[in-house]
Amino acid sequence: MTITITAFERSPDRGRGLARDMRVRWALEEAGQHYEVRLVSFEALKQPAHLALQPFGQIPTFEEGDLTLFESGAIVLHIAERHGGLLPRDANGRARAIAWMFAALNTVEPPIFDHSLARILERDEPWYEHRLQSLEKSIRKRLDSLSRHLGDADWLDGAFSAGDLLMVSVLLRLKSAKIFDDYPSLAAYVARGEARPAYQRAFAAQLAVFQAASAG
Ligand SMILES: N[C@@H](CCC(=O)N[C@@H](CSCc1ccc([N+](=O)[O-])cc1)C(=O)NCC(=O)O)C(=O)O
Repeated sequence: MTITITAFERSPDRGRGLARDMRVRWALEEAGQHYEVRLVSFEALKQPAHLALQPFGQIPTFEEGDLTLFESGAIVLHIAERHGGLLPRDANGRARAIAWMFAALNTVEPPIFDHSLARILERDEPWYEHRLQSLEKSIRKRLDSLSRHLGDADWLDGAFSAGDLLMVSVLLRLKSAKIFDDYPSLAAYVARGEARPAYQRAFAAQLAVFQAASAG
């Protein structure tokens, strides 16, 4: 059955692989699944046709036969459950890998995303500097815990899983941030994720969309 996802017609991440269709593309590549992409403009995101797929007017969405999904984490979980390669076979290992998926999106991503949003939207607020310091403290707290858990392992819990895919996707936003200089083991962890052939295929596909839009 054809798999179709939605992505930005012209991504504001300028091909840096930060828009959340990247996680879905990566999971599909890890699972060896071909997929089509429907590119959506910012205006179309808010029209009834897209809102019927994604009630918050965002990308990505995922369509496969009579199934429509939104929320990148849920889509990655669906791909991992429907196709091999992203979750351990043993039940306890699977449950732990799914816990790391939630940890990536619920525990680690929020201060990182809020920090990047604050730098874009809140620069002119009188409390901007204080808020950045507070968010940076929250980020460091999470990175301290994560690097302590990871230690010198390659992945969070045995073999690479959907938990690592989402955690690396979340940490990628810090790649250019100075804070990451203090966490060399996490920088190496992210680099291992980026070195995966499936990641590289997904990244190249998303970048090609931005390059075509920029050339057009
Ligand atoms: N919880 C949802 C969140 C989806 C989401 O945030 N989608 C964003 C794009 S990915 C988030 C994102 C946006 C921009 C960059 N960037 O680097 O410029 C990176 C990531 C979107 O559609 N925004 C349009 C809107 O809300 O109107 C999910 O995980 O699927």
